Amino acid sequence: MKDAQQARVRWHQLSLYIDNHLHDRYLAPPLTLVVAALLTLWVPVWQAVLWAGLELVAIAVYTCVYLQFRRAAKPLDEAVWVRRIAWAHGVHMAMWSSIVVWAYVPGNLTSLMFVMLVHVGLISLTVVMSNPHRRLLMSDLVAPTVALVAPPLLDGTLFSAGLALLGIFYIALMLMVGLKIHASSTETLVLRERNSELISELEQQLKTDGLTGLKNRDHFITTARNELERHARYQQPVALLMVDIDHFKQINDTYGHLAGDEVLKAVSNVFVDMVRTSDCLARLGGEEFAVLMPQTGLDAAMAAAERLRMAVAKVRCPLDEDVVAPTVSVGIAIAPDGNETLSSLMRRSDLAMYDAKGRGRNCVVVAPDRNAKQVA
Ligand SMILES: Nc1nc2c(ncn2[C@@H]2O[C@H](COP(=O)(O)OP(=O)(O)OP(=O)(O)O)[C@@H](O)[C@H]2O)c(=O)[nH]1
Repeated sequence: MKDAQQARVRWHQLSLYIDNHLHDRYLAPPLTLVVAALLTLWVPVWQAVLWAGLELVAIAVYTCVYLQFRRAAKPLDEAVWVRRIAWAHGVHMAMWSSIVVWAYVPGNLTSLMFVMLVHVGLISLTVVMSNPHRRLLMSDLVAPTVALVAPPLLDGTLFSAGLALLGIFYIALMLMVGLKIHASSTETLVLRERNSELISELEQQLKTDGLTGLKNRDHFITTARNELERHARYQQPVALLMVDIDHFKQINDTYGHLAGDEVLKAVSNVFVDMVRTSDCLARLGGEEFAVLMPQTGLDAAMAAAERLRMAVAKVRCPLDEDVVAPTVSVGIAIAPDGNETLSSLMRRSDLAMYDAKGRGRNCVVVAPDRNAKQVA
């Protein structure tokens, strides 16, 4: 498993632990009051009140820690949070385990049963609620385990030794159950992580041209439409460059399709280097590329197209025994206020590109502006 994925899974486990235990804030206070009332059977009222008071403070403290964790959205400092949570919840577990000290009267069966019942319940709740995070499950179990096993051992009778043994079996069983649930929840979380990674990979692939790694036609159309709408709203100019490799069929026919692919990749790399990241560069198909340049007027578009053309002209592709020097023809169309449909802008820049082919290739031609074309 990759480190980042592992970290995300551990953070999810911590979040699940917190989600489970946040229910404590509703369950634990009334339970504390009931147990404190029962404690008065063995201790003076002030001691029961003191125990309840301390426990209510412990509940308030760990609830605050949990709520703070909820606000810490990033899986940074995971170890710090595990420590913090272990301390905050550990105090609460220690308080419940201290019931032994308050309520256990050696030789008194009712008191023994009370102490054991409290801790059997505590251990099963811990296993159910703490298992999403294995380290916290382990640390949560320590205090109640000692408290479940210690009182019968303190008695020193055979009956109590049997009870202690039963307690140890019970804890071992619960621990196994807890670890099994932990393992299956970890598997689920790993699968969930892998799923979301695959979905984002798939989304990326859907936008990308497999051969060149540039954006594909579909992505270009969607992005370019949005850009045009945005520029029409702010009345800003947009330029579209249509770029086509010259005599590409000849390269394919002479050196083969795979060699042609190498030329396509080499030319694409030049585009990637030359085009600004704010521009939308895509391979529309075959040997045709498009660059949509936001907030770009005619002069800047012509300069960019010329730079692109010259950079491609410098490319040398060693194929078989030969060296191929590809060139491109570029057509430019400008929507001065962004107010033009994408299909009209593409058609105009396409015509300009074909015009460049007609003028001998390896050159840049600007499409007449839309109004001039309508008049003609
Ligand atoms: N190697 C390779 N060739 C492709 C790919 N897609 C399209 N082609 C080829 O690109 C060639 C395009 O040829 P044409 O449209 O005649 O254009 P051209 O030879 O570049 O001629 P001009 O555009 O007029 O300069 C065809 O032979 C297609 O088979 C591809 O992904 N890889």
